[in-house]
Amino acid sequence: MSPPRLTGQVRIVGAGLLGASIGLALRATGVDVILADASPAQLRLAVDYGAGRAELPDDEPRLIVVSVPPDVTANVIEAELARFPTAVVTDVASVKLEPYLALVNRGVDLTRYIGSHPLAGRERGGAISARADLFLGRPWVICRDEETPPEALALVEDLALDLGASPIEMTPEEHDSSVGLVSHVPQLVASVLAKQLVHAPDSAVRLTGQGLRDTVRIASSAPELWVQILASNAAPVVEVLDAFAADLARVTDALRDPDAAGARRTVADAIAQGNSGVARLPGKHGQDRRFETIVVMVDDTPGQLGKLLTELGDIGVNMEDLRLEHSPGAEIGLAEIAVLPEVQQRAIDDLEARGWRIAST
Ligand SMILES: NC(=O)C1=CN([C@@H]2O[C@H](COP(=O)(O)OP(=O)(O)OC[C@H]3O[C@@H](n4cnc5c(N)ncnc54)[C@H](O)[C@@H]3O)[C@@H](O)[C@H]2O)C=CC1
Ligand SMILES: O=C(O)C(=O)Cc1ccc(O)cc1
Repeated sequence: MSPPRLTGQVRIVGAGLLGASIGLALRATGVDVILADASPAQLRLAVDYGAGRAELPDDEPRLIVVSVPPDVTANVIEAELARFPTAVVTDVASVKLEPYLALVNRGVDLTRYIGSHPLAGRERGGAISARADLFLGRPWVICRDEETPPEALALVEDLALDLGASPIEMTPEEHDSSVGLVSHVPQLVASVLAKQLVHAPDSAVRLTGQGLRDTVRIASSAPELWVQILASNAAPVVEVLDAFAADLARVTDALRDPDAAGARRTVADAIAQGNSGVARLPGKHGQDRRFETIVVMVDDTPGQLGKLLTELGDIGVNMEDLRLEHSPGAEIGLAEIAVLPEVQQRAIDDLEARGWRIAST
């Protein structure tokens, strides 16, 4: 690993999921992390988790990371710029234009402010869900403007790089229309699809396979945060939703009379165009580029999964992630194991030599 770029003090305001995750990752590189939160209980929890320490009167942070909900982001940025007149201030809010314009309209000097947004998160907020590895391999958008001093920009880039993320420069407008498509509309689509399950009979829900699970994972997200994100980025979200609704209406109409001329072509085109869209996602199968996967068949008998994990340890393979696919009543489960690309082939060879059946890679 390359040596950390950021040194000294970093102050994080908002010690929830994002703030505590950034704190945990920076603490691991030796940074003196100062945490602040409007909720004393959240602050205590984040400190207990090792994400940083509470503030002291003579703290002099070089960099301040505002990680509070979108609706209070502009207020907190303004207050931090005023309270620490030499620090660079960034924020991680999921929308970039609205807080920026609010600050511009108030006449705040934004020379030391650079908006940013790591494209990394989890369904549940709070310090309790924080993870130091949340940002590994993820894009981290940075919205500088012409007035941004290079050394201020460098501090925010160093933050992203030290956390294992990839900094990407964009304007706030470019950012908001991009995340409307890749983050905000997917959240709504997942939520609305999952809503169809609410009154579905148990007998139907019991048949759920991996497809539905993959499609609705983010439907567990918190309404409090998402209502703010969606309302703050309404125009770009509506543009994507209109296109989505029109496509959905076309397929729905075709299926009202599947034997009508052209109907099957319409359905086939929708599926084929989806193939083309998903092929554009970065990484294999649109998944994380950092890891390769090995799918191992696991007999549905007690202790088999434990045995597999122990044997992975015995052959010296570190498991980066684990996903289980198992349908009720099936005699076989599938353990999808993520490993570093350089150990994938050896892991397959050694597991096969020990009698494990590899379903796919
Ligand atoms: N949850 C996610 O997956 C992602 C969230 N974000 C952005 O990160 C920001 C924080 O989100 P989360 O960490 O998920 O939320 P969270 O709810 O886990 O944490 C927010 C924290 O801010 C504190 N807070 C609220 N108002 C405050 C104020 N005025 N001063 C000080 N502290 C205050 C809360 O007590 C809470 O501890 C949001 O702007 C969100 O859009 C960005 C990427 C992913
Ligand atoms: O869980 C996922 O895949 C996400 O996309 C999480 C997420 C939520 C909000 C953001 O602003 C950024 C990322």
